[in-house]
Amino acid sequence: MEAALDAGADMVGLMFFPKSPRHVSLSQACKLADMARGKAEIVAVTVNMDLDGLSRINELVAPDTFQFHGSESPEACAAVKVMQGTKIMKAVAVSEKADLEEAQYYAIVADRILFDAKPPQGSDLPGGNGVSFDWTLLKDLDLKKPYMLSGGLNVANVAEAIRLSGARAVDVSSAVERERGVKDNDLIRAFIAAAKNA
Ligand SMILES: O=C(O)c1ccccc1NCC(=O)[C@H](O)[C@H](O)COP(=O)(O)O
Repeated sequence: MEAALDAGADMVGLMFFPKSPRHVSLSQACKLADMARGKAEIVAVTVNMDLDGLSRINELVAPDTFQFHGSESPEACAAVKVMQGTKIMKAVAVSEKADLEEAQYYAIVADRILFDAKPPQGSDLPGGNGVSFDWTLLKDLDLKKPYMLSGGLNVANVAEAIRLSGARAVDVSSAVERERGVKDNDLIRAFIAAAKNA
């Protein structure tokens, strides 16, 4: 968290999906969120979590944004936005142009769309798989809401990904880890510098 904030991250993510190697407990999340509050947008990443779980995270961690990375419907996004008073970022999985249509529905209710690659076969994680999709699919996208690009980004490819997709914001997980689930300060700094200089 310190490395990301020092390097100028605009948003930081806290993972609440139990199967993820990046999963944090509520008490860890509270400490990390306190470090970030007022310095970066705090994003709570969840996958098909029920309302009780979301309310508990909201009460204790007070994220700015919930990132929904499962099959949450546009109606569910809208309901959580109103009930919890947070922003909503909806992840949309992409492998071909047709997948972008889904984003238009979510853009009506979500504050931001996160375009991510579809998980590889056999993965039990809907995100954080370190795989990319064809970035040119996003070129000329007309979406009425801000969006971010993610999926397999790293220090070596992020500038090209931004150039080819036209994305103005990017998200990373796997490529700033020294081993699965363990973030690396130097890789975080290098990635943020490369993205900001792109
Ligand atoms: O990262 C995870 O473990 C994860 C698990 C379940 C749902 C979402 C998850 N990550 C969400 C993210 O926003 C990642 O940063 C995004 O998928 C990019 O990951 P990567 O391709 O590893 O850079």
